[in-house]
Amino acid sequence: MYYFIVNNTSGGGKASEIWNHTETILQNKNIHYRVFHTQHANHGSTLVRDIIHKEKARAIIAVGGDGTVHEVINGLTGSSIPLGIIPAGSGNDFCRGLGIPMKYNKALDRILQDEPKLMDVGWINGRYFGTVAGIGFDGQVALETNKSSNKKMLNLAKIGRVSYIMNVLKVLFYYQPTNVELQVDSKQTKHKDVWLIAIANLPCYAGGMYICPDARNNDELFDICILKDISRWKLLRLFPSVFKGKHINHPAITITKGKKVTINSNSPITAHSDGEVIGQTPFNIRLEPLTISIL
Ligand SMILES: Nc1ncnc2c1ncn2[C@@H]1O[C@H](COP(=O)(O)OP(=O)(O)OP(=O)(O)O)[C@@H](O)[C@H]1O
Repeated sequence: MYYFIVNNTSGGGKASEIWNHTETILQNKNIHYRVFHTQHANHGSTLVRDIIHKEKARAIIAVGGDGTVHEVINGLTGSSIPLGIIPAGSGNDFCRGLGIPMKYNKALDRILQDEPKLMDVGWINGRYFGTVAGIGFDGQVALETNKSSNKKMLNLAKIGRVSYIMNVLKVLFYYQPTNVELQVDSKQTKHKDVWLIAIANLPCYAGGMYICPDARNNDELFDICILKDISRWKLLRLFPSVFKGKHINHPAITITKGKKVTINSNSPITAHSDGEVIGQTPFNIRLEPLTISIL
């Protein structure tokens, strides 16, 4: 039996339509499935834990965006049941980073081929993540984006990325870089005027920003991007290059790799993981190698 977790609110509501089309294909192919619709934030994790506890699932499939996949992963970690994804959000960076087709019928075909592969996941302050944890500037952008009332409207107009970029510009105007103490594995360093630290398991976030273009989901390492010591105006000019991952050669960027990261700052800074806001410094982050089986 395949279990589907559908977040009808993902992609400004388009997930519901995508689910209807997917369900038609499942019925035409005579595939046994059950569906659960999330009723509120974090419900996805609870539903998955219940399924694992009571049922013998062949796979659990998230139908939604990165926030929905994030919740499903947090319910699924520790189990060997494979995860499938039907992209139906506004960002869909899990699918972009894993090479899962963006069209629901092709994504379903891939799930039904039944060829799971193991992937690494990250852990930050008690929560698992699959794409990127962003600390500092982009944690603040996630905070603004999640509370902005224009997101749903722009999603419906199929220009959800605009909402994110508008918030990048807003935060760029007021954000104050901070001093940060960083430990990567056994190496401790201090950094002044840090804008952001991104800890990446997959190369992109925020709807196709390739913050760590060389990150791989099964290399048992995080790629870590540190952006510091740059003026607001230079950062504004650098920003467009992140969509192609071309920012990495800029002198304000340092890229390193590691499995275990701790971050402390002189004033509290916010983080997101998979686009979901998770709190403020200090952060303890570690890689859980080859933990989730992905279809
Ligand atoms: N029934 C519900 N009502 C309101 N919010 C919900 C419900 N079910 C889940 N959520 C929340 O919806 C949020 C957004 O979901 P999701 O990330 O899947 O969509 P998205 O933001 O459109 O896509 P993306 O993250 O890829 O940009 C998640 O934080 C999740 O906790």
